[in-house]
Amino acid sequence: METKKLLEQLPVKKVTGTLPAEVTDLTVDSRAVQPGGAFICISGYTVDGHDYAGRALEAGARVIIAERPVDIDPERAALVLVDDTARAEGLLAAEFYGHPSRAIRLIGVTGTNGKTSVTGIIHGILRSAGRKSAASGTIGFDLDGTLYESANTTTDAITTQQMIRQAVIEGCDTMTMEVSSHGLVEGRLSGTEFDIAVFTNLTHDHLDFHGTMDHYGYAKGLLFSQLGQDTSQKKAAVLNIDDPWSERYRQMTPFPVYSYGLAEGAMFRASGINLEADSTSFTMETPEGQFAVKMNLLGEFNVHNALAATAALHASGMPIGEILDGLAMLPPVKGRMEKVQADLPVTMYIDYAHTPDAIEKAIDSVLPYKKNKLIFLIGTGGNRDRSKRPTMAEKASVADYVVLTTDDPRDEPYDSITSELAAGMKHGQFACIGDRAEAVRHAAAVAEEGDIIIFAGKGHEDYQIIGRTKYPHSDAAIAIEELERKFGRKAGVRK
Ligand SMILES: CC(=O)N[C@H]1[C@@H](OP(=O)(O)OP(=O)(O)OC[C@H]2O[C@@H](n3ccc(=O)[nH]c3=O)[C@H](O)[C@@H]2O)O[C@H](CO)[C@@H](O)[C@@H]1O[C@H](C)C(=O)N[C@@H](C)C(=O)N[C@H](CCC(=O)O)C(=O)O
Ligand SMILES: Nc1ncnc2c1ncn2[C@@H]1O[C@H](COP(=O)(O)OP(=O)(O)OP(=O)(O)O)[C@@H](O)[C@H]1O
Repeated sequence: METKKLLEQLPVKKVTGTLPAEVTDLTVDSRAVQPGGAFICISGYTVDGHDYAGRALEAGARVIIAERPVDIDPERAALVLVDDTARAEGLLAAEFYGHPSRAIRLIGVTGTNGKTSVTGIIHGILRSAGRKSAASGTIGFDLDGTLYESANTTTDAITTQQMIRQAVIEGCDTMTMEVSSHGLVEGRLSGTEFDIAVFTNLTHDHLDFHGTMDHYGYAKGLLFSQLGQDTSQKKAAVLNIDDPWSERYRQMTPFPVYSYGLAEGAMFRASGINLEADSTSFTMETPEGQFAVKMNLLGEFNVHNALAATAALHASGMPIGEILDGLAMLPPVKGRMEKVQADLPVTMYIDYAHTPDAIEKAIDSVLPYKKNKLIFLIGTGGNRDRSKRPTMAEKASVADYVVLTTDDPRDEPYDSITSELAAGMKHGQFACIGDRAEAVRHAAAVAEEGDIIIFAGKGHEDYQIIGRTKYPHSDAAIAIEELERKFGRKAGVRK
């Protein structure tokens, strides 16, 4: 692409050396530089990209974009100085890839819990209606049914633009994207134009990064201000009426608000919720009338997620009848209150709860039909927000028996994680077992006929990160093996 046109996106402070007429590629990683490409220096949390400018030059970069002078030969590459390279990355990537977000309906989903679920529900309903759809987030990049791995929930700006462009090329009319607060604050979405912004909820998480709930809430709000002010465009905000932060987000955008929730006045409102072990049913009030809904998604929190997805799809022009037909057929979202399909006398669910609110919601979803003991296993990640640990255990205390363990311990000792969790326990019926495989085995071993076990924290993930290494791990497989041994019969796994 023409270098001059590319750089018109930025307030450039200074250029040293001669700019090439064209740049062939754009990257923030010196190890991925293509000959004739541009390298953007990002100062990260672990290293500073400015220190890699020399390597980028050796690899063939002809333009270096930086916040401060770096030691490169001006005969070999031009140095372009800007104020903020992280912001520049998004703007340059959008231009380089031809502003793909203008060519597709882009739905952004933000909030502490429910992003993956709402994204998956929207994507699943669109696909079941025969529409081409893409989705990105914690589970990866799903390009109309083909899944690609990705490093972050919200990927870096260049990858984001590449994914949206691929979705456009594939002929998708909609892409739904999980938008993390980290992604918003780090500028991974600058240059990305959303049509519909969805908010799920805001509760305690990531305070190691954001410091206070106010900063965290403000970060999520960036998605709504990023809808812009051009009201000639058809855009919308989808807000959870049951969460007080929605009122602030309403004030951040001039676009129409589609509200949803359980409270009176919601445009999409659920009532008469009935939670069962395999399904959930409720009545949905909508602008097109009342509908009886029965879905395979479990728990009251998934009623909220289904309302959010319905409101977003309706805002995009889809008739409600068609949305609800798709919702009725959807399988559970992977690893979100997903029932383990095994013929055993213990009911088991795999869930991704790793925040206090999600733990409370996961437990609430089984209480209406719990007859015997509820065993709840939770872990938490090492080297991440420690302040939430005692509150997580406090919420877990509603269960009859709790197993405290680790998710991805990373470099943190097992004991430090489990003892900080244990500090919040409200009763003595619990065990601390840092090794997750052993903890899962223990939860299964203490279960009796008719009990329910929720294995929380790993969800869809099929690995555990211990130190810097990823080890294969499956809560379901370990638990089934232990229960088969205990009850002396094969599980007859149904899927
Ligand atoms: C703390 C944080 O946000 N880190 C993100 C950040 O990494 P970093 O700052 O450590 O990057 P770095 O390694 O210091 O590198 C700095 C620069 O030098 C460059 N470099 C580095 C080495 C080299 O040889 N050459 C080179 O050019 C790198 O390409 C980079 O441009 O930038 C990377 C690229 O965008 C992200 O992948 C990375 O996310 C890490 C993996 C992470 O764990 N992030 C979490 C906190 C996060 O963002 N989570 C949210 C989800 C939250 C939720 O659950 O809701 C997410 O969106 O994933
Ligand atoms: N609307 C909701 N309200 C509260 N809890 C929820 C909601 N939706 C899901 N959860 C709980 O949070 C867990 C994670 O759900 P999900 O992956 O959809 O959220 P997320 O926002 O994508 O989380 P993460 O960013 O950590 O991936 C679920 O397993 C469930 O326990």
